[in-house]
Amino acid sequence: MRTVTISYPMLPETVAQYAQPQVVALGQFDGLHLGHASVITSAVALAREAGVPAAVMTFYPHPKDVMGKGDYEGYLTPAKDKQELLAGMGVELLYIIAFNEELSRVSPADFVSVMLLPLQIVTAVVGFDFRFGHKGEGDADTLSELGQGAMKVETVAPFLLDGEKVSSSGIRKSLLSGELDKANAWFGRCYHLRGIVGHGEKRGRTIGFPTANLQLEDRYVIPATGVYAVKVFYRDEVLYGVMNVGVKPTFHEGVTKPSFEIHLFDFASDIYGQELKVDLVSYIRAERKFESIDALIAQIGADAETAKGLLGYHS
Ligand SMILES: Cc1cc2nc3c(=O)[nH]c(=O)nc-3n(C[C@H](O)[C@H](O)[C@H](O)COP(=O)(O)O)c2cc1C
Ligand SMILES: Nc1ncnc2c1ncn2[C@@H]1O[C@H](COP(=O)(O)OP(=O)(O)OP(=O)(O)O)[C@@H](O)[C@H]1O
Repeated sequence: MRTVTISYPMLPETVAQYAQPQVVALGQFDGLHLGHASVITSAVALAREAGVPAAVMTFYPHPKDVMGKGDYEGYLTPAKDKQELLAGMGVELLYIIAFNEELSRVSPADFVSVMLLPLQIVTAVVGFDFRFGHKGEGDADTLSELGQGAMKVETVAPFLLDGEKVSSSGIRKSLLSGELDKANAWFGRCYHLRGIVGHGEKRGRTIGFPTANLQLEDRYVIPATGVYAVKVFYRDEVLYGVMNVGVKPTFHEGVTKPSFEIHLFDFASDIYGQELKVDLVSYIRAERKFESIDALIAQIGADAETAKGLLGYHS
């Protein structure tokens, strides 16, 4: 898959390079959950039928990141994750439109005439509640009218689970409240974080549970603090473990920035500086302050056993 970053207005060179009959799915797509997947797989299927490339057009940074007041809580799928997941869905081209204040003021008509029609999009695929242009004034009907017959518009019906519309905002809420099972069901996979193993306080090894301290690579949505059963991808190995997302109240007061500490089962290699992709499989419990280090150690031992059971892991 090829990734192309485009600013508004699109340059003639970009048009010259990328204009070709193509099917494009449009949207923010943060999270690439089952709702997004239904839009994107429709686009890929239409593209295959027409014998043209399948593309996705999205925006970065997230409009809420640009338009909010600096309180944006992060991404479910930062750029690297989005690229990997879209490539896996059969998407051939990813257009990332640079989102800024200027773009937020572009009208639906200008967006279509400057950013879409020059690319020769034969079909634009959007979800039933897609909005675009200044203040979200445009919807699928507007897109179709502005396409002037040159660009067809396909609208995908809502993807529901248990009667609820699967959405990025719903997933964010679930992750923040510890409802990982619901978030994972809506993703259709496990939520994951990517990071580099850095140095922690080096206390873990002294209490019998050495931990890899994950320094997140990107501005991820931080899930609820607490203990998680995790599946870890390290180079071409799959490892299993238990992760604490937390501020370690047993040892510290007033810390607000959580750390991500993973105790990997039956693993003793030096992995400082290495990249890990960590799948959050199950939420086990909330973090708490222990009265003694022995009580914490006993609890971590119990957490590890719980995680092994949940992951189906045997030494
Ligand atoms: C599975 C697991 C559960 C943990 N639960 C808690 C907890 O509930 N409360 C707490 O204060 N610290 C908890 N910790 C954090 C430990 O305090 C921490 O791993 C230890 O202090 C080592 O930190 P270091 O690697 O930064 O040296 C947990 C750690 C792990 C691996
Ligand atoms: N559950 C769904 N079913 C069908 N289409 C969807 C669904 N969720 C999103 N889409 C479509 O996918 C595209 C991207 O949408 P967007 O990223 O805004 O989705 P969202 O998950 O609803 O986000 P948010 O919760 O932040 O509003 C849009 O075209 C949208 O209509």
